[in-house]
Amino acid sequence: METFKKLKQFYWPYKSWLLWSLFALLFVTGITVVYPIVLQVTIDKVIIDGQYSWIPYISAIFLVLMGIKAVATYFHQYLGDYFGIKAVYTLREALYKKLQRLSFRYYDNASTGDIMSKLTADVDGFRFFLSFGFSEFIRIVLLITVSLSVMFYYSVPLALVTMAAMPFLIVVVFRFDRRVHPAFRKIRKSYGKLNTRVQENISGMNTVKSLSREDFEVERFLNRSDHYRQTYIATSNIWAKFFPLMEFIGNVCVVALLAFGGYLVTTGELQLGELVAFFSLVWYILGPLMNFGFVINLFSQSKASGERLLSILEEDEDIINAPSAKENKLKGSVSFRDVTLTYPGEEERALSHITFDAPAGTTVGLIGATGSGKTSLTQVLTRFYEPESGQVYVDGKPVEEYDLQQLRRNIGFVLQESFLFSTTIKENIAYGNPLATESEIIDSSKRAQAHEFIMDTPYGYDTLLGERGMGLSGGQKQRIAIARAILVDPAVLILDDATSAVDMDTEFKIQMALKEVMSGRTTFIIAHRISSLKHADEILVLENGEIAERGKHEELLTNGGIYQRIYDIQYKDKEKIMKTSPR
Ligand SMILES: Nc1ncnc2c1ncn2[C@@H]1O[C@H](COP(=O)(O)OP(=O)(O)OP(=O)(O)O)[C@@H](O)[C@H]1O
Repeated sequence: METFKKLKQFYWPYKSWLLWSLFALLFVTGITVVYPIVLQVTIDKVIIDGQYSWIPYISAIFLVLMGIKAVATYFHQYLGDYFGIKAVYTLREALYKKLQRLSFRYYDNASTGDIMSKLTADVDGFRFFLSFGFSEFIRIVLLITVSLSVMFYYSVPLALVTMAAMPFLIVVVFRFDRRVHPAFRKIRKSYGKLNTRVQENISGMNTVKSLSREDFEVERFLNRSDHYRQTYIATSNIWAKFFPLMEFIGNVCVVALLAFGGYLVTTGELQLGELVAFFSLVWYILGPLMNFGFVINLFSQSKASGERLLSILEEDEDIINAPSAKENKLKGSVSFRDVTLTYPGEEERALSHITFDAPAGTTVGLIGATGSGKTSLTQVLTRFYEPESGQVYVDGKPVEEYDLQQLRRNIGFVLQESFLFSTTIKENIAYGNPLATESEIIDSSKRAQAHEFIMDTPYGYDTLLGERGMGLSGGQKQRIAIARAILVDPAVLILDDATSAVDMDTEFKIQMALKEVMSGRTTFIIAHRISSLKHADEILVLENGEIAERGKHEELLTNGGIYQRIYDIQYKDKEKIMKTSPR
């Protein structure tokens, strides 16, 4: 119940639809119980007592009731569905918004397939209970209560005999629920994992094909698929035993009814029509009781789904936004004071006591071995991760005091591989600045050296890109990303290995484009090649998360440290250098 209570804010505002649906249900159930009563009257009064003149009246009443029942069923069903779909619409929106707010710490451990199945299958599972399961539960309770009342009215002893089977049925239902709930949770989990497998396989299709691992991938998929199959079969096994058992108990009850009821008719304590009515009524109790298992099943499924949805909604937002007065444009001076970062769940520090100043408009070069902390340094600046100690300032103000969106809008990224969406080139360029005009988009593309090749594509700026920019070369994607950064016009620019994935000719074009975008901005160049950052105002050489050396290119070339060694490897006799050990 806790799960439903926590999710109440999403469905309770629409309760009036549910209440109207339940109101219609009252008519449906009431009229259903009239059937056996009509049967009893027809047998006892019309047939046995010979009151044939009643037939037209009984038929007319019956027809009217059926008409009302049809209309009531329509409203019950339609309004119930309306209630469910309205509720999960808000729920889906809240989940999606939360996913946009969650920090990288969450995504580091989450798998896309699992999130996808939460947003689709689990949301739908929850909706089904809201739309159908809950009112089915009410229908069952109503039907049992009304049927029992009619039974007690006809014959108290016979009603008591009928009820004798109920405790057994209830025990079976509850024992069943205890087993089936964990089983359904397993199914959902297994389904999420299956989704993850497919999603990762499709995203990594390049790697799979180039390493000829198709068979291995099929094998891995089959393992997951088999796990899903087995979990499903195990659950079906629990499920399949339920109905026969319930029906058996029900039939024992019917035999008792036949024996005792028949006896009461022969002694004259019960009329024949009443006994016949009892036979219908008893199935109005047994049928819903059996269905009770199905409703419990729905409830279990939706509870399991609800728990999974809550796991997103209740996820800690560790990066707290401080909505502040939005200053216009930032100038872009950056200062780090004694910044130390350890990623969640890691033991080693990614950054250790980093201190430096980058006045507005200057360029900082970051170089060092892989894993030395270059990217991490920029992650702290954008607040993708929070440092455990120390402070980062932009324009003299701690980064936590900025509105996150404002801070990040002022920091532009060009990554080694920038993500392109499967929309038009134009929309991709304007992604960070959707209000940009056509001429601004063209201007930024020209400055990014991208205009020419864009015009060569079939529909120019309106050409649709494939998923992740399929159909463009690495260098072309990169220049679109640069055009995107120019259009955002950030005060701080981060170029993370922006030219490492392209050939020399393209690198030259990209360097020209970058020069254009760097002017007047504080720029961080992360690079492995010295040629990319030798003009920086200050170069920070990182080693194991610490600044091992700092200075200008010329200064670092003569101090005999790491930078000089990298330079020598890249520009002098590589083999000779590699033979000597580093100092
Ligand atoms: N999201 C993360 N979660 C946990 N550890 C991380 C995460 N990102 C980076 N690390 C670890 O932090 C350290 C620094 O990584 P970082 O990406 O900053 O290095 P880098 O110098 O940019 O490397 P490269 O040149 O390969 O891009 C590495 O040991 C890395 O494994």
